[in-house]
Amino acid sequence: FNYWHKRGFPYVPGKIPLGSTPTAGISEHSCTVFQREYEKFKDRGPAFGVFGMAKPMLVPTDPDLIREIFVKNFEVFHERGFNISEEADPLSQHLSFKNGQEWKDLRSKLSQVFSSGKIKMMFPNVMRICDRMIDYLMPYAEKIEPLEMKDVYCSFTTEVISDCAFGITADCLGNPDNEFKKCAKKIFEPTAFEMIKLMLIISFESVGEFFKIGFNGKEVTDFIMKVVRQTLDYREKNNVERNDFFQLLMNMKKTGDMTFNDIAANSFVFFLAGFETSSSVMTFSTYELALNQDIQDRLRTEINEVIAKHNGEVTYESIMEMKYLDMVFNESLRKYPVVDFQIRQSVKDFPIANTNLVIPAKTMIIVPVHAIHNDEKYYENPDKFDPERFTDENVKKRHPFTYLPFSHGPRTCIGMRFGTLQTKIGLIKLLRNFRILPCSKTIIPMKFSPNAQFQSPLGGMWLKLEKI
Ligand code: HEM
Repeated sequence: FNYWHKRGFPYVPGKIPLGSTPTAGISEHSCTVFQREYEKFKDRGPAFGVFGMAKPMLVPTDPDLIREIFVKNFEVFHERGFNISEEADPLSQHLSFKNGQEWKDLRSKLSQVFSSGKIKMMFPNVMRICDRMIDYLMPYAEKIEPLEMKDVYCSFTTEVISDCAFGITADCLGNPDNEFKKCAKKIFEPTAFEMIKLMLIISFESVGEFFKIGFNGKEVTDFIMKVVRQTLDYREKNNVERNDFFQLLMNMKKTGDMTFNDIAANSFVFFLAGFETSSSVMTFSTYELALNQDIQDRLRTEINEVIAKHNGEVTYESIMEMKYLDMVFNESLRKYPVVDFQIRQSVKDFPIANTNLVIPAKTMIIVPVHAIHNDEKYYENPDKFDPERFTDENVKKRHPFTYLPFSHGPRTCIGMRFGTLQTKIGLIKLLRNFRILPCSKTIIPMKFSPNAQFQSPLGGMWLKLEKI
């Protein structure tokens, strides 16, 4: 616990056994803890130290240093620092956990999967599933009955990603026993025991390696492997071709660029990274729209006007024209970035310019995205939901590294376009059909569920819909 003192960085003192953020993930969400510490340290240098259990980690607070990490010195900070063996956890051999040349090769192969042409191909699938969500919601809206909307959005995005990443029609809406939903719950709502296991793997890599502990439990691994095996066999035997991510991965298998395990791990990461993030953006956007009816009215007017210009059809091109929708989407991710911190690891010592400080090799870097997005210095009155922060003029006035919902640089979110599209389709269809209202169970102000991996409202998101 003298580690940061010896290296001249200010730091949050650590204690055995949980280090310097003992409440994170247990009684408070990590974003609350990091925001509190960030506020104490942001004016005391470009970064401060913390201890995750006994592991020293560094939290950069200066946007210029964050730019160095994400972009200018990417070769020093390209790793995430998770080294889980294939034997311990075959599903963790995906893009997000790969390092070095392996990551570079895989990223370049998978980038084709997320080109705008490929995403346009999947547009009809997303629209069809979104229509199912609207049909499901209609009877509730007719009675203006309160509804837990996070679960509805999760079902929508799980159906989309099961369709696009596994080619499977998952019947999730109103069906809590659906296997994909159960699998998702296991991953994103870990028990206290699973939380401690995760912290152990991150803090004591060698212990994880020695005991062959992986991120994913047997149940999740068996389920995903079974789904991938069945889909692959069915499509190969019946020569089925579809417009989805799975097809693109299968095509790479045919040319020898992917193995079965690669397909399983990468379909899994699309599932993992794809449904919870987008459904959370829908959750927080509709919460703010319910509380800010003037913004909701303006957004609905824009949506209806643009769609009228496109002969009443929601098309890919019409969505690209909706400027205010983009501002609302960006402001939702500003106030609630969902992935509230981002991780990097240094591969060698890195001297910080204009200081005597050196980031040692193998340091895990925690970029405190939620704290930066809610810093008064960059966003005046940060608790206010204000899409005007995202006019072209206002964006130009800010340091670009104070807005990081998808990160920046070569390791930015590969699914950004797809995630944005499915979220916007969801919002457009909701606003065309319903007025979104708060109800007696809506949490005001927002409280985050302590043990959720990403930001998630405590007790779910209760809202009312009124048919238009
Ligand atoms: C609005 C929705 C989404 C948000 C807010 C989001 C956010 C992020 C963030 C913050 C990262 C980490 C970037 C970094 O550390 O530099 C990331 C990485 C990633 N995301 Fe997303 N994401 C979203 C949707 C998606 C979707 C739909 C997919 C796939 C279908 C996806 C796949 C990935 C993958 C594979 C990575 C790892 C990239 C790499 O390491 O090269 N994401 N995402």
